[in-house]
Amino acid sequence: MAGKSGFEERPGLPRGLFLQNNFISPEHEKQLVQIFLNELKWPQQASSRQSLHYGYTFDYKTFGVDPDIPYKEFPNWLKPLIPTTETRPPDQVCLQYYPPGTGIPPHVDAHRAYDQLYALSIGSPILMQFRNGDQRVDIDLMPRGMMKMTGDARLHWTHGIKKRKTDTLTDGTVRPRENRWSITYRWIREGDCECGNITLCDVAQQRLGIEKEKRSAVISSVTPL
Ligand SMILES: O=C(O)CCC(=O)C(=O)O
Ligand SMILES: [Fe+2]
Repeated sequence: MAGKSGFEERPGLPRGLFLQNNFISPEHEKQLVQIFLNELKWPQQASSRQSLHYGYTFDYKTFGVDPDIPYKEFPNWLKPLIPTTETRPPDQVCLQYYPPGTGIPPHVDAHRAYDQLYALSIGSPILMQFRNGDQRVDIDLMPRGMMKMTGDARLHWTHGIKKRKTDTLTDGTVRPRENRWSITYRWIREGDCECGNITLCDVAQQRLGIEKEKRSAVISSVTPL
């Protein structure tokens, strides 16, 4: 059974970033990688980032649940990986595959749609960059670790992974990337986001009358269906 609690807030910026190391064991990780490589049908080209969705499907037009796509039960391999630290299971889970050289553009997951966000890393370690204005913080996401984004880290900093084949660590080590998978867990927000961040919050932008296409919660461009 995956770890229940044990999240520790990472010191420094951004605030609100919690990490739990060893959410799963190395043996469990090996089994998952075998399933991802041999048993799942991936929709896109093997050289690009690929996504598979479970639970409710996100509708990129309404920023809500797509009423036309039925709820997809969590497969058996996913059930033991569901976090139990929230009051209910997540509404949407997305498995993504990052072949070496791929990444995800800097973005904030839409505020209107989702509340807290978790992400489990599997396979290669990778640097994720958080940004806020001209501040940049690289977080080394270790395999088998669960990350929980809350507060500032969730709402007011973007996060992204640069497209490249190596990561250069703070001590100068150049680390080649290998296959990485992540599982992101999202809970649909009850009520509106009231953070008021007009740069990053789609709710605040809508209230100001900014057209949908010009709002900056860019999940639609980073998680293609
Ligand atoms: O790959 C990850 O760890 C996070 C992916 C992500 O930011 C997203 O799917 O919104
Ligand atoms: Fe994200």
